[in-house]
Amino acid sequence: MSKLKIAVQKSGRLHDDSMKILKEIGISIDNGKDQLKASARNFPLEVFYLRNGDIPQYLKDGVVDAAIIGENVLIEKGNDITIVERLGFSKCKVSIAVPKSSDAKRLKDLEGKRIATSYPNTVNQFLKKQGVKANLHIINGSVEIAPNIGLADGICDIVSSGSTLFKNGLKEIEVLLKSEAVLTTSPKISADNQAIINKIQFRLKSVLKGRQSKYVLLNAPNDKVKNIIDILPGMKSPTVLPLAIEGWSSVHSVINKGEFWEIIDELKANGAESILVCPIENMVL
Ligand SMILES: Nc1ncnc2c1ncn2[C@@H]1O[C@H](COP(=O)(O)OP(=O)(O)OP(=O)(O)O)[C@@H](O)[C@H]1O
Ligand SMILES: O=P(O)(O)OC[C@H]1O[C@H](OP(=O)(O)OP(=O)(O)O)[C@H](O)[C@@H]1O
Ligand SMILES: [Mg+2]
Repeated sequence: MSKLKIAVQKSGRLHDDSMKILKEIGISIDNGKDQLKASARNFPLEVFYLRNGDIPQYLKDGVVDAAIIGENVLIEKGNDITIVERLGFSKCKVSIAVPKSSDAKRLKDLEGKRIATSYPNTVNQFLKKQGVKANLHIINGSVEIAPNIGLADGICDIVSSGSTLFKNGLKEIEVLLKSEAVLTTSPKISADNQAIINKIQFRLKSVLKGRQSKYVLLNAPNDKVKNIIDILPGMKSPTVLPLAIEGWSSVHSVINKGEFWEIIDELKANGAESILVCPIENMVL
């Protein structure tokens, strides 16, 4: 039977959340952080622990069939690789930043200047698009220090909270792209392994949808139920069940996590009592 080879970052920002999401879709992998390879116990899957930056090449060569990888690295190194699913973690930006004292306000203002980065293809693509010529200094780490040591006039690197920029006296002037962890496949994936990826994708969708939603249960007097149903969207329509006490009902529904507090306030204002809100593990639509 065919086994899907999936690459996961060996250690770093993506590792823990990648392993967590595989676990949440019901795949048990013996902990293999110090190994290069581990097999799933209950799914036709082999995990290869690799460096994030090396994964696009392994995908291109068909050494692995799939990977969980930072989208920014894919943009930098893996143009013809398909994104199967965006996974919603390791969200960050790839941005241009300059010293706080600099007059530069956008990428165009770095014409003829030096930009330090670990993402030369990404920067070159944007320079070309905007018709700007700049000199790139490719460095592999601690990019934010480059302007302070006189190596560059600006940088292009990952920004998340912005605290690394702040600590180094830099300001963001242009966001080149937004990134998150993604599930990708090799252009050389076989039909059998594509069928395994389809199974994984189906499970991921249900976990990701569940993460975005909450299950709400509440009690309300029967004469308020109509108003409450109008507030609650539900998957098809809310469930209404009679309570043991005369004249009262229990209403159950699924709501979007983002709208959660507004909806709770509205429910209370419309007579809902004893509101319970529970997380949803999976949602199969
Ligand atoms: N500060 C951050 N906040 C959120 N996501 C980040 C942050 N830094 C990096 N990432 C995302 O996580 C990915 C992995 O980053 P990490 O720093 O762990 O490894 P790396 O230096 O790209 O990799 P490797 O050594 O594995 O080749 C990045 O490609 C990016 O998508
Ligand atoms: O905006 P912030 O929240 O400060 O995050 C941005 C920083 O995070 C990443 O570095 P990381 O901590 O992964 O270290 P690394 O350079 O060793 O990869 C990235 O290279 C930035 O330096
Ligand atoms: Mg890093």
